Amino acid sequence: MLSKNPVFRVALRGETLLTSPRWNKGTAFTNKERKELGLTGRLPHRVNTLDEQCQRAYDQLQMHENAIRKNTFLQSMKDQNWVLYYSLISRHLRELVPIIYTPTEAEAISNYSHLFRRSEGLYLTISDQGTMEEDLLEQTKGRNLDLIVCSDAEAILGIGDQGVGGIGISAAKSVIYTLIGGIDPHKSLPVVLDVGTDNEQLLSDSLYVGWPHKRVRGKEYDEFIDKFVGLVRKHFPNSLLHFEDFGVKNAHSILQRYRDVHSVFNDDIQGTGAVTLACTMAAIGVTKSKLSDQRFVIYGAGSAGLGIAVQLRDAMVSTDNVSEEEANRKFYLLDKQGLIKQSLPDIREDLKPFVRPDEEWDSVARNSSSEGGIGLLDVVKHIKPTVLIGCSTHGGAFTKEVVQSMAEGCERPIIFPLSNPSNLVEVDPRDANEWTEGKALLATGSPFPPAKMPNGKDYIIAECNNALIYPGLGFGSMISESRRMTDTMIIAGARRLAALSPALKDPDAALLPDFGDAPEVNFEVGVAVAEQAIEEGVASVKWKKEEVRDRARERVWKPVYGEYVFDENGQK
Ligand SMILES: NC(=O)C1=CN([C@@H]2O[C@H](COP(=O)(O)OP(=O)(O)OC[C@H]3O[C@@H](n4cnc5c(N)ncnc54)[C@H](O)[C@@H]3O)[C@@H](O)[C@H]2O)C=CC1
Ligand SMILES: CC(=O)C(=O)O
Ligand SMILES: [Mg+2]
Repeated sequence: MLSKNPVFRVALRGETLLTSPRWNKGTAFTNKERKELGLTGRLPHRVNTLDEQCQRAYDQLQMHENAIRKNTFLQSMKDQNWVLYYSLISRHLRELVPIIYTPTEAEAISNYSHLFRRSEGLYLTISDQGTMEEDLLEQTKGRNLDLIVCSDAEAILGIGDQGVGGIGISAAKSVIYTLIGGIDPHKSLPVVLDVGTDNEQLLSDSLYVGWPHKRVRGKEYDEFIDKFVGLVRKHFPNSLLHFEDFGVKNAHSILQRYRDVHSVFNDDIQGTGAVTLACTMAAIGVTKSKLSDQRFVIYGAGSAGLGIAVQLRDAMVSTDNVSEEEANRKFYLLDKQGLIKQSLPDIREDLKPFVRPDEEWDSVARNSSSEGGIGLLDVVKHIKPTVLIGCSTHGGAFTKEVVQSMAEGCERPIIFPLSNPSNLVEVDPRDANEWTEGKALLATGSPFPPAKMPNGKDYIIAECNNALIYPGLGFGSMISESRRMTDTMIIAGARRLAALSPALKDPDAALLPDFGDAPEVNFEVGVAVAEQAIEEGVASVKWKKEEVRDRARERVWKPVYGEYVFDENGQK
């Protein structure tokens, strides 16, 4: 009879097998494998199923009373046994993703040097760059990588510069690719680009494990990045290179520099833009309006704010038949100095399309209550936005007055406070719901409990986090072996996600699918992206569009144990 599990020829035995997280099965090694692979005396008698192991691991997890301890426990499980780790989290996705990703991972990263137990991924330090190529090859040892996730850790989630701790975000994002996008973890690599840190607390911490030096900037930084990208292109020409949590200036310029020469993706710009576009499309489905009918206020004009504005603008141009200039005028961006208008000094180049003319604000400036620039409340009162998006890291910025002023100006205000982790959210969605008597259409970046509608029903707060889309964008690009990640591929993914919104069927339902359904949703996103890549000719595979779904299904990595046969020329 044929075995339903895959058969692997492995070149490891005994202790080396048990200490390889990729191959280790712990008590699930069968008696036959134990004999053949030198494990009989190394394991207790009883053979467990994966279900039993998951049950035991889940019980052990529950013994840890707080989220950060659970995070550490899961991290150590990842170091021991990948199948068990991914299988456990897949079975409890909604409960455990917040433990390994936002919000808990932010705490783990900010304490990285103190919680440090074991290295993972690749640490590339600017001061040791002479060995960069050897280090990359040593760490990847003949593996053919599909995915590289890197961060220089200048703007981790909303908690700023975290130096070498940034490996934690690269690793967490890679894990999400596997859990939700079905990417084989053996084919992905998390990387931290340690160029120093401007975080004084880290610099003065004697236990800090990164390079204790001020952040290197300018030409030296650019050359370091260039060298890294060059090596990725040389050794992994077909990989997707994912950039995460870079400071806004570098994020934008790196994306522009490499997007035409390699398949690169900036998650904070493009992933956040895509998920927010999908969420906005779902919300305007409820309000039965068009993108071009909206007035958008975006509070926080960093990587996420810029990415959201560009994505919404581009989608508006392509669907509503408006010019780019006309579409730009629908946006009001604010940053620390208030509304971004002409007379502000040092406006970043990438924000220029969205700068408001001064004269539009002269009367407001004269009567403004806020000092200096034009503040959020003034903007809301003056332009009566229909959509208010927060990506500022300024917790509580959407005050009751702001939210209620917005609700006075439109029937169903669309409010997305997207800053992570949860304590930095611009408004607790339950407050926004209460202050608008259940009228606001809401989504947040980190998970929140449901709000109560005036009729007593729960209103589920959609999680508008790029993790709901980037795994599918990446999967689609990888399976189609795309040479580039194009804007149209990203928009195709966002449209597919929007089409799966529960709010399309029930206006009181969540704007985006539940995170528990993220794997199925991202599979659909991946199919849409690959189809688009084939249609526009950037895919290297020679499939017909109709084949994509079946081919994609074959490529999904699943956490199940295979059957092992020893072969000294086998896999390691
Ligand atoms: N939900 C999601 O999927 C995502 C959420 N985010 C969150 O958005 C926030 C920003 O992330 P990035 O754009 O990557 O960071 P960033 O550092 O590039 O941008 C933050 C921007 O907010 C501005 N800002 C800071 N304080 C402000 C204030 N008081 N008022 C107005 N603007 C202020 C900063 O000057 C900066 O331009 C973070 O909390 C991050 O976790 C980011 C990416 C995805
Ligand atoms: C979700 C994400 O990428 C961020 O908060 O930076
Ligand atoms: Mg990010």
